[in-house]
Amino acid sequence: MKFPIPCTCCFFSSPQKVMEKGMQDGENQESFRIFSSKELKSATNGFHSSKKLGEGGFGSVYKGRLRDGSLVAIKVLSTEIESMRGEREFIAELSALSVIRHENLVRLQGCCVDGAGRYLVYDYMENNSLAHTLLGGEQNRMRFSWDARRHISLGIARGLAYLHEEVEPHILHRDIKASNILLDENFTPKVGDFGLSKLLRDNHSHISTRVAGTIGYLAPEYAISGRLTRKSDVYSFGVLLLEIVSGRAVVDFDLEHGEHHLVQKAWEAFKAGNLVQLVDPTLQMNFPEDEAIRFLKLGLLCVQEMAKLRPQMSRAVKILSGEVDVKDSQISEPGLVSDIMEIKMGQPQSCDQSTFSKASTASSTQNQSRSEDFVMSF
Ligand SMILES: Nc1ncnc2c1ncn2[C@@H]1O[C@H](COP(=O)(O)OP(=O)(O)OP(=O)(O)O)[C@@H](O)[C@H]1O
Repeated sequence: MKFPIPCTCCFFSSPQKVMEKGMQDGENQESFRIFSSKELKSATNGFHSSKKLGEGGFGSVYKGRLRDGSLVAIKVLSTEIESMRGEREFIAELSALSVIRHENLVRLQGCCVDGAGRYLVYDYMENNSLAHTLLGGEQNRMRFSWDARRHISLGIARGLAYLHEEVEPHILHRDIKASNILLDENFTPKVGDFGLSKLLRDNHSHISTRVAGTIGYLAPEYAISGRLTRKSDVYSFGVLLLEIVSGRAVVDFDLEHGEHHLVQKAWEAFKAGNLVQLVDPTLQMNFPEDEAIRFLKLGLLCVQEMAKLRPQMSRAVKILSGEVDVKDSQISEPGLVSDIMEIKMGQPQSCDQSTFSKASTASSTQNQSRSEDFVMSF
């Protein structure tokens, strides 16, 4: 594996400002392309099944080769998405999203509108997603060294810190999970699907059945009240970090009873003063113990029940890079929503709070959450 030194990113002052500027001097039109459906069809052999990379909640993804020879991933949005924008609005919003560029974000190259059809064109990522290569089945799994895990964790944290703290107005991802972390040819992580949840789900309830499918990543205050803050993304990042260090999925029913839930397991190991037992055994002790424990403590810091106690992403970057340490006394009990198997769309208030592991403290979390930054900007 080859790891480039993560370079500094192109920081733009604000999507709107950049867009306005781009509109004036033609820059943005150059970087954001409107593709013809003919070009996308020819890039994918008519969206042939052999070109299909996978399927997600928004539709299917195909691998394509453009006329200039470059590879792209084309997301064919499901026509069932109710909140789909009209053509002009769709293009305008995606064009604004496309100026948000960072070494650790998947680049949106452009889009295509063809009648009711909507397509998104992204840079192609050679090494699929973390869900596939780190947590996937035997035939897809790759061996990740400690250096690779450090590189990936830091990259994801930097990408999120950029969305949360550098882009103005800031952007919440809303759906951080292993399948949304793609890996390029150098195993540099790229956060995918940012901005999409808001763009395509505005008219939906705050919790769709799709999000409920990845319940292990959901911050409790989001699951209960639907109130989103940057700290809900921080919670999901904490879960992801625990997965990266341990090499196991947040919920794994193949494991023995009592071992299913990674966050619970990490909390118990922390209380027993034995966090190191959580590190992926496939590393065969080839990792710096202090650093691995610091990463796991950061994971726990991020999944704390009290959202305001979770660190900002820029602080998470500092902890990961060793600039700042984590004291045991800073870590309080995690919030767990792993027992919820179903949250019904459009009925957030009626969901049975007794199903939450921390139900007794749920309302205090909600109240506390109200003082947080509920802003969604995209
Ligand atoms: N830019 C890309 N390069 C290479 N493969 C990609 C790219 N984007 C997506 N994929 C592949 O397509 C699959 C489906 O992606 P998609 O983003 O639609 O869904 P998901 O992230 O798996 O699920 P969800 O929609 O619930 O977030 C991914 O798991 C990945 O294997």
